[in-house]
Amino acid sequence: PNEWGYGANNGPDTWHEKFPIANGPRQSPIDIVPSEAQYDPELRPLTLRYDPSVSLDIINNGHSVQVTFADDEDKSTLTRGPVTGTYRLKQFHFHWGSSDDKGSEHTVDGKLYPAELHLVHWNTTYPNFGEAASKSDGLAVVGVFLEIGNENPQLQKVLDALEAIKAKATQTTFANFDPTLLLPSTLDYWTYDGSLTTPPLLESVTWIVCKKSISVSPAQMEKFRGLLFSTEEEPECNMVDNYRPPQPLKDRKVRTSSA
Ligand SMILES: CCN[C@H]1CN(CCOCC)S(=O)(=O)c2sc(S(N)(=O)=O)cc21
Ligand SMILES: [Zn+2]
Repeated sequence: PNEWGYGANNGPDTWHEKFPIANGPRQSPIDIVPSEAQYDPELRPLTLRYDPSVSLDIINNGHSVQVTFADDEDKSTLTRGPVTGTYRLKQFHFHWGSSDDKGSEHTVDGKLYPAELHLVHWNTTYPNFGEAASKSDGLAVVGVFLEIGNENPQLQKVLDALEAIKAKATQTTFANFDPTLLLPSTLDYWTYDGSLTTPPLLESVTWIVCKKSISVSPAQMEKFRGLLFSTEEEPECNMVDNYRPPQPLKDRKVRTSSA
């Protein structure tokens, strides 16, 4: 069947056919315009407390590379920031381009970054991830831009695992990884109400986009591009440009944690 993807025949402009919410009121990503973001003094600092012991495995799911975490206890959590309550880390993954001039999903004043990291958390008010994913306050995703610069040694640990998961539907264990090491030095952020940026495009995400980026070297970007959208049985198709472009802001405001 016509599984969604990022190609000419199954890419973001076709997703509305099976997922009409693609044209909904709170879709992601968006273009962030810092000068129009509203400083909200009630926004608290973002508190991310991650425990490396709950990292499980690294997967090529045919859309991105994803590191999954055991989420049966409050061991890796997101609290404060724009959310109330406790959100548990479920997985992190990336979006990137075929060249260094594109690849991020959110843009800042129209600027695209070569890649974007998403750390996906779910609201423990709900019994599990699947339940949370359909609630308006069910998910919180932290977005971090990757910018071309020095080699990033923490990112390299993820990239070193990629040769074992080159093809779609392959995975390998990935223990004792601390995603804290992938975070920028300060956690100032923009926040707005949005959605998953891939099908099912559920409008259940509180987006928290970090103002500071982390570095990635050109050689490291090439490692992401060595992954495949295709399975071991199919003709090779490089996993690149797995990003949805910015969507209409409609009736939303972007708030900022710092003036
Ligand atoms: C390839 C599928 N990507 C999905 C998979 N999940 C959704 C599963 O729906 C459960 C009913 S998810 O909640 O882990 C998730 S978060 C993001 S993003 N790019 O917006 O951070 C995409 C996705
Ligand atoms: Zn994502």
